[in-house]
Amino acid sequence: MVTHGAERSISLADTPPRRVATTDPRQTRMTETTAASRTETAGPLRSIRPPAFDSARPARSADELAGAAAKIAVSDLNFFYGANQALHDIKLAIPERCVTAFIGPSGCGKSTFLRCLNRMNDMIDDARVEGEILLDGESLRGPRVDVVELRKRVGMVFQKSNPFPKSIFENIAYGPRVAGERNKARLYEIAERCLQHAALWDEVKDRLEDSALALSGGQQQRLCIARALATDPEVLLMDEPASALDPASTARIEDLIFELKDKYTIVIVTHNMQQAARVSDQTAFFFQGVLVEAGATNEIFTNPAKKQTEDYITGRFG
Ligand SMILES: Nc1ncnc2c1ncn2[C@@H]1O[C@H](COP(=O)(O)OP(=O)(O)OP(=O)(O)O)[C@@H](O)[C@H]1O
Repeated sequence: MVTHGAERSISLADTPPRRVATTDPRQTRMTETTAASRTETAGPLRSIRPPAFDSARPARSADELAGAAAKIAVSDLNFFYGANQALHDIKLAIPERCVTAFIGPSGCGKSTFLRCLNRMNDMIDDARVEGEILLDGESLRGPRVDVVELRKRVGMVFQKSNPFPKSIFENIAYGPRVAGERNKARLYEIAERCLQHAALWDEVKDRLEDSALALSGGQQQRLCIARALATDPEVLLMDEPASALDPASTARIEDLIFELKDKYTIVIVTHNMQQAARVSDQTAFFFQGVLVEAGATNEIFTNPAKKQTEDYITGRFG
């Protein structure tokens, strides 16, 4: 699929601060880097309400993140909508089989960055991207990269559930069928496996031929996750997957994210900082198109390196 690897070595010595992954394609372990400048270093947080870390769903520690392979490595990424630059010099590694959350105020570029990771922005007229994004050490941006194949490897779930106006079964079978799977029994096996992974099987197993549109909002979103799993992705991008859901459905999606991370690398955009604290291992804070800080979620929420991060997570702006 990905046809040419980047040869050059990339240094992340300056940003983002704290413990982050290097994006050297020859170096697959996450390593610690330190901010060159901390003129606005934040002190210990006294006023912040403790985030709802969930002891039943422990996040990976900074050491575990440091030891994880970088599934995606981004360096020197700039993104433009026409003349407007939406992302500035982004450098970030996304550790394999971990959950990375993108947080930041509205319009800071979280979704734009997420969409760069499976080239969804290619469809936008007048958009331009510079820099490097490596998936397993190989460029996503090479001219010979098969974008359809890439999006199979890097699947996406959107804010608003968008099931096809077809049966529950057909929603799951669609992707594998496009990929050439014609055997009905095999398609049913895939549907069962994906619906089980998405924690929806028990609720729909007796009505696979019913319309997907008859499901509740929360069920539809889990169906969309099951559909994304049907093409056997390695990475799952989720753009505010629970923002339209009630608290019970949100909790189910969060449980699901926790379960899926054993098998998939997950990147989630969320406005909900408590949600980022509950589900993610690594958090990246964006502000005005700049990646201000990234690191282990426990550290970002209790002892951020940058004052801007502290101000945001303590609710002083955003
Ligand atoms: N299709 C587009 N065409 C032109 N400009 C766009 C487009 N999509 C986003 N932008 C602009 O790019 C900037 C970043 O937007 P983006 O949606 O990535 O931010 P965000 O942090 O995800 O915001 P939100 O949290 O509100 O979803 C904003 O200034 C936005 O207006």
